[in-house]
Amino acid sequence: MTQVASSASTTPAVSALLQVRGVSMRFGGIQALQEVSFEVQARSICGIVGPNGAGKTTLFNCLGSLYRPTAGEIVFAGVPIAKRPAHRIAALGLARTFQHTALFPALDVRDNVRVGMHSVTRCGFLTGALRLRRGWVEERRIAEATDAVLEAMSLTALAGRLVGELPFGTRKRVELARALVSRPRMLLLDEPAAGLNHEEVDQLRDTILRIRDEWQAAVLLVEHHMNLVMRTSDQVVALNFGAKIADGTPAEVSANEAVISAYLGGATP
Ligand SMILES: Nc1ncnc2c1ncn2[C@@H]1O[C@H](COP(=O)(O)OP(=O)(O)OP(=O)(O)O)[C@@H](O)[C@H]1O
Repeated sequence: MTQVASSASTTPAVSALLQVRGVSMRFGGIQALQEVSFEVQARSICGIVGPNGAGKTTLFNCLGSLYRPTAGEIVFAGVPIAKRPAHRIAALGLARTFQHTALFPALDVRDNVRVGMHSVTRCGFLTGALRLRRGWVEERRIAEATDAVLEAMSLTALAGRLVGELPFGTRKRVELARALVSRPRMLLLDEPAAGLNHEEVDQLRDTILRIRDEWQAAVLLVEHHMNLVMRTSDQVVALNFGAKIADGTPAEVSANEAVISAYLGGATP
């Protein structure tokens, strides 16, 4: 199995942003994940790949706190998160998108993006309603953050448009903007290329690279679009039958015999 190179012995050890340690998940008689371990560094892009049924979505849902692993631990920014509710994980700086967009079609683009600030805002309803100074300052902070992310995602001109009227590819961009507006330290993307055309996939690649380089966030993407994963990721983790079979650079993982065999259908559990 190919491993990501470890840092030189003279370099002080810096904990990875995300540490997945021996995570297993069982559904009745099905072992969907078997002791999966890997790490993702801050400001890096990690792709999770594997054939159908490999356990990618199950892993994603464990990271996003939709599932509680039957064994193992997930540590984000030094904090064990496997047993935390989703909103407390978002507050730590771990944001996610959904395979099928979960936007509000009857709200405009700006309001959909503003919703993404709820995990990091400090003012309650009363502060806003009474127009207290703290509420006003907070409102301005939200407006500035929203404007910045709309600009970065080339959505400023569409800010007032109802989301339900927009084409699918643009709605996906709105969803990314909503996940980014709170400036997360890591963004989990569930099949972001699903349903996009060739040109939109290229735009998505640029956006993911900018999320790392300009927004200084790590990205973990579960994706069937192998070309996108291999051209975008710093690190690729491959799963098959719920177990990790490779972990390394895109070049290392695409040359890995277990990975080639899994995609050709020759691997056994
Ligand atoms: N809620 C569930 N209940 C029972 N079995 C499940 C459940 N979710 C996933 N599984 C099983 O766990 C295994 C892993 O499925 P998972 O959806 O995580 O794989 P995947 O790699 O995302 O597949 P795909 O690429 O087809 O989406 C499969 O055998 C699947 O049938």
